[in-house]
Amino acid sequence: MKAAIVGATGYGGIELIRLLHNHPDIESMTVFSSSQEGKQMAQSYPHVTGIVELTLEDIEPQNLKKHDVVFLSTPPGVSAELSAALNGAVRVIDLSGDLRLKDADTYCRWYGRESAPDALLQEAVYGLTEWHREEVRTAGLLSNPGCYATTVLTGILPLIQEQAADAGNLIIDAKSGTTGAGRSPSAVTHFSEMNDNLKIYKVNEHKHTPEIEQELSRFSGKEAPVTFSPHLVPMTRGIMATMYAPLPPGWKGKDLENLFEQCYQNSPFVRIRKDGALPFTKEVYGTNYCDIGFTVDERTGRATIVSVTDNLMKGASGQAVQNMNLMFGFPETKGLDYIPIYP
Ligand SMILES: NC(=O)C1=CN([C@@H]2O[C@H](COP(=O)(O)OP(=O)(O)OC[C@H]3O[C@@H](n4cnc5c(N)ncnc54)[C@H](OP(=O)(O)O)[C@@H]3O)[C@@H](O)[C@H]2O)C=CC1
Ligand SMILES: CC(=O)N[C@@H](CCC(=O)OP(=O)(O)O)C(=O)O
Repeated sequence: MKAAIVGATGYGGIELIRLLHNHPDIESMTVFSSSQEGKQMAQSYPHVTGIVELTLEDIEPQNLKKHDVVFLSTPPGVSAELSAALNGAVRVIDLSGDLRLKDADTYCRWYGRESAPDALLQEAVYGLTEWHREEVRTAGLLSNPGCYATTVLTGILPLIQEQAADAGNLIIDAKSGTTGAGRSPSAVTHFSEMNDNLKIYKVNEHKHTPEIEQELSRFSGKEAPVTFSPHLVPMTRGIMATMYAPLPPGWKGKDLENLFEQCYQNSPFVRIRKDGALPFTKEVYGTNYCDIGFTVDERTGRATIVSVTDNLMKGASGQAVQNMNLMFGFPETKGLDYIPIYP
């Protein structure tokens, strides 16, 4: 299979190269850039020297269409434009937020820009793999979920689907490593601002809020306004989402464990901790796993649910390859079967 990666010089792009290089069914990759055409990938990323010999090409839709699959690891706005130019001619997996929200007005409000054409928004399949497998298999245009949204939804949807937690009454506290903000340095993420620091940002204003709410509504059948507080932590990769939810009377930790085990029994990338153990970000580092644990406070009747991912893997490129596997009829885990880097 021939794969094209647009935005190959970004963090999502270089992670796709790492994964596709090791994927048995990828016979070739072509990499595209809007600013570094003609350069070798190893000039941008010396760690791939001697392993990946790829020259960056100018972005040209006619060239992109010659591939079996095109990954768009490009900023919002760019993805919408390229998806429109490619749609129908080649299968597209978009890592940006451009096609995640079904409602164009909601996109405009949260992203502060015009949305993609409504027909594209309706056509795009939301690729939270474990919850949309059948639609993913036949998708022509796949919208890969956001990193926070993936981590939160994987951790809470079993309770929402079971109506054991109220989708209208969730509090979500999440922390992300700085690669979540992409490769371009900024005053927010550069070392002296971020080292020795813990930052809370975009409280109640983060663009993953409507994405989370859309999916909670889809699985609960009701409005689901959430309180979402994202934080930046001084680490490279990883997201931890901690969620607080009142449970039905009498529910204990074992009930959650049984529910989650059953829900994800056929989901190789979701691992459930037992007996109140909680996961850490390092336990999924460099892999496509989402690890989930919980405790129930019988005194308050509330559950604390903890979900961790690697933002560049299950939160972005890993899940994109997982979706590609389903779209092209490969086993879901193909090319993603890594043990986390530990310690
Ligand atoms: N980082 C993360 O954890 C996650 C990121 N995402 C999303 O994935 C996408 C890529 O993110 P990430 O790799 O982190 O971001 P980066 O900023 O690291 O990379 C984005 C890439 O987009 C390319 N680009 C910029 N402007 C244009 C343009 N006008 N036309 C075409 N390409 C352009 C750039 O490459 P060049 O200049 O070479 O063209 C750049 O390398 C974004 O939409 C992001 O929101 C989603 C989930 C998680
Ligand atoms: C740490 C950090 O800055 N994270 C990014 C989210 C990254 C991401 O996945 O967002 P999209 O794919 O929706 O662009 C942020 O908070 O804006």
